[in-house]
Amino acid sequence: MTKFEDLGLSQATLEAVLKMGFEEATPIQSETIPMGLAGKDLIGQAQTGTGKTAAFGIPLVEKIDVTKDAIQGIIIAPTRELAIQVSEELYKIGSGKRVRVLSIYGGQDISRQIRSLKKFPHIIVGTPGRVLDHINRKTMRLDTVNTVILDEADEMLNMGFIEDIETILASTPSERQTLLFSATMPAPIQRMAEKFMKDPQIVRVKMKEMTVPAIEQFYLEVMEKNKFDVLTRLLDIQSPELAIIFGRTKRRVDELSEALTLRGYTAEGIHGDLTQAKRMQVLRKFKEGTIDVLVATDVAARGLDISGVTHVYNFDIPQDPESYVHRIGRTGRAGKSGMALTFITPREKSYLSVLERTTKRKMERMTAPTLDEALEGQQRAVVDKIVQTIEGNNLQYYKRAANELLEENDASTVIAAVLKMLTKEPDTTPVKLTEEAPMHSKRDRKPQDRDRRRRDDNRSYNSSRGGERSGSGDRDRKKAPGKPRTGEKRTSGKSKPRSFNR
Ligand SMILES: Nc1ncnc2c1ncn2[C@@H]1O[C@H](COP(=O)(O)OP(=O)(O)OP(=O)(O)O)[C@@H](O)[C@H]1O
Ligand SMILES: [Mg+2]
Repeated sequence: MTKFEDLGLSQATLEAVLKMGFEEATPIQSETIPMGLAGKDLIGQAQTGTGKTAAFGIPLVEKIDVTKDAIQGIIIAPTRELAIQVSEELYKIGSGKRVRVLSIYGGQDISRQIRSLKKFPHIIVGTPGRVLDHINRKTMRLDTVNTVILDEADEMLNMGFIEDIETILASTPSERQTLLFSATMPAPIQRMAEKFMKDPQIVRVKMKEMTVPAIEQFYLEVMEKNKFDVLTRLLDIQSPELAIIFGRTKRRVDELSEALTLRGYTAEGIHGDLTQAKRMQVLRKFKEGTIDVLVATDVAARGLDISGVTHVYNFDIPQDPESYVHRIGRTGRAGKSGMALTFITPREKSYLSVLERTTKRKMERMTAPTLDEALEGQQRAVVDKIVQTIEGNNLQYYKRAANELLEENDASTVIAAVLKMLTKEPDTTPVKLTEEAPMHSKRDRKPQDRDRRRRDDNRSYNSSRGGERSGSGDRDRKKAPGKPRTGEKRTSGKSKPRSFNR
């Protein structure tokens, strides 16, 4: 293990990094930081949640000359939320040196961005569309840039983004340093990437599997029409602290989050058709734990670092293995454990081996829980809560009523009644969920189809693997009958130690 002290950092940056709570460098950091500092071009591939942001962020910050009022580094990321997150991390790393970091992304007032650009940021973190916009408007010049970083590089060099990236790169000096990072790097994309780079070093942290071992991976065979009931039972049994549920399309995400809310879960959806303000609000609520289920398209698949995500559910199978790796990588980060579960309909079964071949990891089969098991899971969560309340030892106001109840009933009857009242019993509130067609393998899809679906970037960045076929026309559709039942809010089991019941 390498200590940050041994990486030759400036005192200011070293202190900033230690202040972030980082003690030892992760493997990708200890390998790439020295190369980055030496000015080498490099492609860094390491598993999700292993600290790639600081792996490129630290050398970038170190290279900034804060006495110069000029943009010296630019980081491009595929989604707005990721651009914001990366800029926040860069700000922290650069706080010792007082590096100025600015994020620019679609959906944010452009004139405000123009004003901020006039304050001489040193580092820009942006989404491709908006960066290009500023280049075209001549409100941002990149001719003083000496470092370009593509986070989620394989995604950035994919069809939906490649033209924008080429244009952005062309507006930076050719003697720049170029750094590419991702957890996935398919060979054809890597070959293409090398064209933009000078003698790139390829750093792949030695790993047998593409996914981190800390993520337990399961699949569950389920008919399309049974997915929702199985999902709610799983949520009841597993009581995730925070869960992300990935759906294929925007309509799917809207319907799923509405259906979950109707059944008493605190869930909200995020996808590219929402306003930026709404996207940020939903994400904030999820981070705070105001909602504990985030339903998302692939817009949330890459890079997002939200601590406390214990479960990822692929309600719809991801459209390619890379997306699988990134989606499940929202859990099991920075040494924590996590669990990922993928629903597979009978006609999608052959896809399983494609996933397993890519990740070099077997997924374990899980069977759908029965209603009884779900009820038992809910009851267990209530029991845990009662035990915690007992431990809290703050019950004096309730003792008198308790004793009165016990005078007329035996203790187990009283407790059973309390359990029944607190336990969420099977809910059959009707919900509306339009069936999705099974996923076709990549080979079946027409290339022009993929291209069209991907080419929408942050202007309204939809799911990367596109899909989001339903489009925005669905937003006005009628709500399913019934009202959210606030009284039935699910017991979350939040403060109990993390355990992964299957
Ligand atoms: N050396 C370190 N010690 C402790 N924590 C770290 C260290 N480096 C990074 N982290 C933390 O680990 C988490 C994951 O880091 P990061 O988001 O950079 O991962 P990543 O490799 O970019 O993942 P992804 O592939 O999903 O984008 C963050 O919360 C980050 O602050
Ligand atoms: Mg990352």
